[in-house]
Amino acid sequence: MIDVQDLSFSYGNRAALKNVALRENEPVITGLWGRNGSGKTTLMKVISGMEKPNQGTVSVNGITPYNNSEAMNHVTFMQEDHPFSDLWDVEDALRFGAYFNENWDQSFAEYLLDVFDLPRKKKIRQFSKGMKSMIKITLGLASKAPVTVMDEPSNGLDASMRKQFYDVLLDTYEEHPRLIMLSTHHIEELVPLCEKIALIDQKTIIRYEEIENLKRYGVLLTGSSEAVKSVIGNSQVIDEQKIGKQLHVMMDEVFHADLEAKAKDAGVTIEKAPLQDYLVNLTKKETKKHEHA
Ligand SMILES: Nc1ncnc2c1ncn2[C@@H]1O[C@H](COP(=O)(O)OP(=O)(O)OP(=O)(O)O)[C@@H](O)[C@H]1O
Repeated sequence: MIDVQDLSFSYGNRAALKNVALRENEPVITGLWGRNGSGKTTLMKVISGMEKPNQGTVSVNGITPYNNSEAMNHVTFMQEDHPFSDLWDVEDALRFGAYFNENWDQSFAEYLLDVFDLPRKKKIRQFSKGMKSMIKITLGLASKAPVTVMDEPSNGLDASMRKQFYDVLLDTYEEHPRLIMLSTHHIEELVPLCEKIALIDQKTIIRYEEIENLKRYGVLLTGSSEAVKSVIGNSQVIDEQKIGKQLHVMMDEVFHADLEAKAKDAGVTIEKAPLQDYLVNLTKKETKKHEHA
């Protein structure tokens, strides 16, 4: 479905993506997660053919998407600041969706308008931020494109509308499995929706795997410096704080019984780190990641 290899992209002489590799051949809802400015939007633009890679290849259903009108039938991209015409109302946007997507599902689009309670005759430029997200979700999901890419789709949605979005997303995916990639800043949003996460950091994808697997990682240790270091061994430390004589670290390791026993023997407190803290530490700016010999 998507195959990105050795992709680099620059805005002028400023690199935004470097040596990105990402491959997915199965229908899945996948989350793209990374810090502000890490390259999420840029990667989505390149995958959907809006930008041309400086290096490497992008293939969507076997098609190179850049400057390729055929790609529209394979990939739909709903941008964060989607360029709706000032003149358009909701019905115009739906006509546009129907025109450009061969899998367009008009009755599903109408259903989503009702779910989101969107006024059909109001100009989209007069919509609130949340309403703009709802029309983008409607267009993205009703396109039924084999690859649907959504940049921060829940931006501006209140808690109840977010729940509506999650429900319709999961329902349509179950009925019509396809590759849906969405970016978000909220881990708590990724966990119930996405089977996989692509983590982007320092302009490249550093991990692409099942959320259930990522959840096994991240181990917190607290104790005397010496004892904690004895437990760490050769593992990678992704966060470290000294509080008085106590050392508090997060290791990039799977939490498992052997490690628990080792910590107990050394008099070190051991806990599983929450996924959010683990991901934040993996993608920290001034990195404290280093090896303990
Ligand atoms: N049109 C542009 N011209 C020049 N530089 C850009 C442009 N768009 C993005 N960039 C730069 O490219 C890098 C990646 O930006 P991008 O928008 O892809 O990140 P992001 O992960 O989507 O960020 P955020 O989470 O804040 O939305 C940033 O350094 C940004 O300043």
